[in-house]
Amino acid sequence: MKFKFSKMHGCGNDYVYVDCTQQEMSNPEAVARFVSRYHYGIGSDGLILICPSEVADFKMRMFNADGSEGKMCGNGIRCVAKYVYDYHLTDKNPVSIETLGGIKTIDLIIDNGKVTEAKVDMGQPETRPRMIPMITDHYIFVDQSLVLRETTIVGTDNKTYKEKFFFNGTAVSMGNPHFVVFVPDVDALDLEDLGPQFEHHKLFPEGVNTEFVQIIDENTVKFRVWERGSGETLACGTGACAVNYACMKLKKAGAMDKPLNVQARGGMLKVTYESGSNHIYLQGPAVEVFSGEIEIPEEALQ
Ligand SMILES: N[C@H](CCC[C@H](N)C(=O)O)C(=O)O
Repeated sequence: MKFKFSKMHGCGNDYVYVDCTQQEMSNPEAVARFVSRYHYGIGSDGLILICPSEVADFKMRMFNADGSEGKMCGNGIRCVAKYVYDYHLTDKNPVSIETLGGIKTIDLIIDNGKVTEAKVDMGQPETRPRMIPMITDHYIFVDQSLVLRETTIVGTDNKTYKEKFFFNGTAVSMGNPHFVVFVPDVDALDLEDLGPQFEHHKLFPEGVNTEFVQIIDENTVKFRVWERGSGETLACGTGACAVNYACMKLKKAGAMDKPLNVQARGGMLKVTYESGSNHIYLQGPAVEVFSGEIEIPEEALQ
């Protein structure tokens, strides 16, 4: 299988983008696994297909580096909007894009005929556990403890005690599931160890993306993210929106109708929670790094 692609990123959250408006791609799960590998493929956080849509201008399908399909991608959708405009698949602005997490509208910021930034209406945060999905009796899961491990220890009084290793966090869906945890210092965390314990936690039947957030000041927060299916990435757009929701809900930072600076490892995202509509808006860069053609070996598609 041979196809043309473009390598793009939003704040370092990078995907391989393929125009599927003219022809379908078979086995995108295997293609995602192949292209994502740095040493043997192209190197990316996953694969994004730009497809025709019956209900919007285009449809986005996103696949994580492990081949699993995600429902929404806030950094990816900005790059899709840039792709369809820059490659003249449309001249619409705003452009609408269908995802498994709903139809999103994107305003393009254009400089010298090319899209440099995009602002996405990410819709309303979904907090009903059933819809995230999360298994819990709580009506909403805000600043509640999630136990990662439980061990039994024997005290100096020779009695046994249960010791719980837990983090408090807030669960929310932005079209895909997120868990937001506030910590004093994001750089001190061992994400390779912690991330998978959240991702595969039994309370999240479909896995979860986890954001670890440090408050800088009332308008700025810094975060690291462990993405379901891809591991630590340099940024996550839906994650930045989940962070904004948790910051507002717990009154940690941000204010309605005022952009919150959400600093990811790979760049800055601006997230605004609008009071009138209750929608969250995500603004940030969309960058094309290079384009090319790749042939996927037959054995990689088995
Ligand atoms: N990086 C993406 C989210 C990918 C989510 C994916 N890991 C999943 O939900 O399976 C973003 O910018 O929103």
